[in-house]
Amino acid sequence: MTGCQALEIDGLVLYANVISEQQEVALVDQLDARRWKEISGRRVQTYGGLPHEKGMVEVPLPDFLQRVCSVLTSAEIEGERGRLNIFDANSPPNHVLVNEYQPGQGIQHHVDGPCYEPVAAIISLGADTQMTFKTIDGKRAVTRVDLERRSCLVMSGDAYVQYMHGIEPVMRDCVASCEKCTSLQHEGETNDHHESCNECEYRARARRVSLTIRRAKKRKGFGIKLSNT
Ligand SMILES: O=C(O)CCC(=O)C(=O)O
Ligand SMILES: [Fe+2]
Repeated sequence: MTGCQALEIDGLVLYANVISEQQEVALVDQLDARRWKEISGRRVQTYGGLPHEKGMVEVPLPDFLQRVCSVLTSAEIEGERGRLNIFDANSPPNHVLVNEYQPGQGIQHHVDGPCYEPVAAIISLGADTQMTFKTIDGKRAVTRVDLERRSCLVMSGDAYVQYMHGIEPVMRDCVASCEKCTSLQHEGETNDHHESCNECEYRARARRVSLTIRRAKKRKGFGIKLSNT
């Protein structure tokens, strides 16, 4: 595992290499052996249940996803190694949304919303991509983050509630802006030059699979509420 990088927005942190190359291949193989659901513009798989504002009825995660989730969850036993502290052992993740993007596909800017506890961890598999963060009104791009394969991007705090995130549906990402584009960005222009400028340096998109790991709010039991009075 290598270091983590705090990004421009409060609560936005990128961890590099949270899994090995072998784990990456094995995970994609395991997912490809399962059923993908076509939705508009990409394919998905959903594990853990149906998130709902009133809470989710939990369906246990398959073992291979549970193992990934435990890497992100603080150790229950002192001395357990190789764990990140993104989720607390007392409230571990219970939901994994798997997204598959082919080159040219993306996800519209959105907030993850109130069905989940306000922490999302996104593990990238198979290829790098770029995620952009916009102000909540969707008008201004604030930052672009390079999501390298095998990295984990964590959004909490402001990054979860104050900004929208999304992936442009493009065939290549700008990885080094030319001077002109850089100055436009500094002036607050959006990053519309993704595919258009001949001076910038680009990286071609390839098939990417991502795991969005969260804790969906749990459905409260139907038990009798005990009063303190
Ligand atoms: O695939 C990604 O990196 C983003 C997914 C996402 O934003 C989501 O599942 O809510
Ligand atoms: Fe999201």
